[in-house]
Amino acid sequence: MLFPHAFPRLHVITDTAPGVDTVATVHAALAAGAPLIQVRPNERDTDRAAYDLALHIAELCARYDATCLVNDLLHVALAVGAHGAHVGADDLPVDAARRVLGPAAILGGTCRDPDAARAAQRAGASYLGVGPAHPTSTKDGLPDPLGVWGIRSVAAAVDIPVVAIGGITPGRVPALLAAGAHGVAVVGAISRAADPAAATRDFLDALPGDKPAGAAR
Ligand SMILES: Cc1ncc(COP(=O)(O)OP(=O)(O)O)c(N)n1
Ligand SMILES: Cc1nc(C(=O)O)sc1CCOP(=O)(O)O
Ligand SMILES: [Mg+2]
Repeated sequence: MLFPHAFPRLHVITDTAPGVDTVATVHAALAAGAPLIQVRPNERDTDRAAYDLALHIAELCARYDATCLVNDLLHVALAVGAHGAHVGADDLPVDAARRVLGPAAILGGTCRDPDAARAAQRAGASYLGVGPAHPTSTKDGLPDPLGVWGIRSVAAAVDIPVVAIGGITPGRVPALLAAGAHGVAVVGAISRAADPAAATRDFLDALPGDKPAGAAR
């Protein structure tokens, strides 16, 4: 599928934590103008459960003219007609993922240092997810936060967009953009906000160019 927009700066990642209404949160973020949703199924989900979630969210994204990516599960990304996928160290390598998805798909790769970033760019990544920028409790087992300096060192090493992830809040966005990040990926600051739509708008206000994609079709 062809990439429909200029590359989005706000990546809203689904949250399957207990107590979160995953689809309702995504819907609120889309209605508030989120330009991209990354479906990140729970690692314990069956393929069928991951497919059902991704299909539902891909359909919502289509209604809002938003980009839909699927984390890790390339077969699910293809099966639901997503625009692309995101892979990291425990997933298929970027070059293999590119062969699976084809040349037109959006493909993100997680990188934490400049050498890995250059390698992912050479291997066919469309963008890089770089983190954790700041401390986060959303994902276990991460290395120490890179900080703004770490984001800057990766962004300086590549030509493709760098999307900072990990502990991102609207107040942290300006320093990350100044460090060369193209955008940010967010879980908790939107999904666990009292008002996910208002939180989405706060991020969009902090990011240049990511204007609301428009009302639902
Ligand atoms: C935009 C973005 N950046 C990084 C990640 C993390 O991917 P990965 O390292 O494969 O970890 P999991 O998300 O699969 O647990 C991401 N998903 N998105
Ligand atoms: C899924 C994920 N990957 C990360 C990485 O650094 O690779 S940080 C992260 C979780 C981000 O969640 P929050 O916005 O709630 O901090
Ligand atoms: Mg992964």
